[in-house]
Amino acid sequence: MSGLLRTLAEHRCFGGVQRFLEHDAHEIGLPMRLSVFLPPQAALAKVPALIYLAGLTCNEETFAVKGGAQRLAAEFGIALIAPDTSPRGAGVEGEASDWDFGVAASFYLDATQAPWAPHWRMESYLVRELLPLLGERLPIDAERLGIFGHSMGGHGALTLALRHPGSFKSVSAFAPVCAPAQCAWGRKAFTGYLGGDTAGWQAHDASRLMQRQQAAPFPEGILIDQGLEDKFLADQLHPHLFEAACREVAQPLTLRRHIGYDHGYYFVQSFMADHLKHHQRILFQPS
Ligand SMILES: N[C@@H](CCC(=O)N[C@@H](CS)C(=O)NCC(=O)O)C(=O)O
Repeated sequence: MSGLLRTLAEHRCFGGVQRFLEHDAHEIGLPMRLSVFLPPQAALAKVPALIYLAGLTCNEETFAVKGGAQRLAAEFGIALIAPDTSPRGAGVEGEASDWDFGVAASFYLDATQAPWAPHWRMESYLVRELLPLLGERLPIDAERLGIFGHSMGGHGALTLALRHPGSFKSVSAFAPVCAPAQCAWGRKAFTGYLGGDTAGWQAHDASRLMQRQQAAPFPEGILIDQGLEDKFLADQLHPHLFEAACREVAQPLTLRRHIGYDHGYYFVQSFMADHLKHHQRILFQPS
């Protein structure tokens, strides 16, 4: 039963609760883990939530331990949901041999190619299974969701927000992979999961997706932070391409480039408060 969320661990945190959960994910065909922070306000009424997608080599624990988001989320009354970064235990040969492909490197899409297609269905899992589950099983208002993420998870946040209009009211990213069809990480992942026909890749490339919009999809703005000492910036991330695509369709974008910051969680936690404020502003505005 995918609806049953089993509690693996629970910790009091800033007056709320940090939980680690597992459930049998129907779309994945395997158990999936996630972390859930519920602010104190969730004891009284349903609260809005942010979905956080982590990057390569991470899991459902990374954001909860290293992101530093709970204090402000408790103040604002926002829940934080961090799913795992891929299926685990599928038994695909070599699934954990590469750090940038396979386990912990799902790129948050549905694979069409063997041997990945049966289990690597992260997009369907997140959008069609997890989001409804949050509203049904947790004190979360599924009509008020935002999405954000880091690196591969920033790619996930931008592409899922653009591919599923209406599912997320707000979006932001830390050092996202902005044009995966044009970088080595993305080419490797897309070739393996989607096959060699690059035409099919474009629908999972945030810069291409943005270019194809008829009007600004997030008129309240998108926030992206990027460290200038990030060792992946030049070859993998390409924020300038997303910036150009946003300009073409008049999508408001705040892209901040920070001197001295690298790719890791010291950078992410340094700007976490600004991301929570960005989402809070949009999620709490009167409809
Ligand atoms: N293993 C890679 C780095 C992988 C990496 O930087 N992963 C990022 C996301 S793309 C991350 O958040 N890692 C976990 C951490 O920093 O705690 C390397 O040796 O260069």
